[in-house]
Amino acid sequence: MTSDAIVVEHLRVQRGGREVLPDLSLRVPRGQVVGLLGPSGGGKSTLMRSVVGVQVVAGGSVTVLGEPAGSPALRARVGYLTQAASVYADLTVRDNVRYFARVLGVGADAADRAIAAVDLTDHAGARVENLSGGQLSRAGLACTLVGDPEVLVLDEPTVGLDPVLRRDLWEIFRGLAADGRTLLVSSHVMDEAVRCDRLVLLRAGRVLSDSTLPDLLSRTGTDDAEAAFLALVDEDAAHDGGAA
Ligand SMILES: Nc1ncnc2c1ncn2[C@@H]1O[C@H](COP(=O)(O)OP(=O)(O)OP(=O)(O)O)[C@@H](O)[C@H]1O
Repeated sequence: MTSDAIVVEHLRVQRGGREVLPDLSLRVPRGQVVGLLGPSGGGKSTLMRSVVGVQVVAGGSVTVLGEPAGSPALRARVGYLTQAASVYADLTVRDNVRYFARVLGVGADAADRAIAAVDLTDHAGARVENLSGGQLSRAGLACTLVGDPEVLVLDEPTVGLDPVLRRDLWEIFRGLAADGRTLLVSSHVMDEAVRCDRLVLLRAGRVLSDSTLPDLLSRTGTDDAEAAFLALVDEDAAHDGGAA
């Protein structure tokens, strides 16, 4: 069995008549937290959609836990948190998570475990519309966790949250990885790079870098992920200029 949870080979995706992922290859090792970083429009969401099998692809392959992305066998094994709110505002946290539990054919006890995993047990009876931003994020995450997935694909889960709430969520992510899960987490907050085992920097549909943060910093001679990213963008532009 491969040690990679996700294997993307020569993926090509077109959206709106444009090639947004021209030829993308990537491996996500099992049990790691891999950060997908880069500017808006770089293709992070498109790549994640391809990994969970909801994106029409023009070529290449995406394999998750040894199965083609989106295959029925992966339904409960892969959890996906989208940028759009995935919870019903007029239901309680518990009813939302139990709804997802029913969809996946797991019991109410699985819903309670997922709520506990995100530390929302005390708010399980609260209607979602009355939650704070951080609680709302955790409620969405609980829905994603209810099938006890081995792979979690989280699209900008910390967007709009203050630094304390972001840190709390990252502690949950690290705990999920410590339990053996694989997490692919997108963000455009570069300082979240320090929380990840590996970083994939994506720009204009291309992988500019795929390494650990220390390797990235030493390769670029920089002190933080943001400076490293800017150095890579400059290097890339110089390379394009040279090739022209
Ligand atoms: N529904 C769509 N129809 C057509 N083009 C789209 C659609 N969604 C995204 N795109 C285009 O695909 C490219 C990649 O977008 P994508 O959402 O994957 O980037 P992203 O890195 O996730 O950005 P963000 O950080 O803003 O979410 C962009 O050029 C975008 O304009």
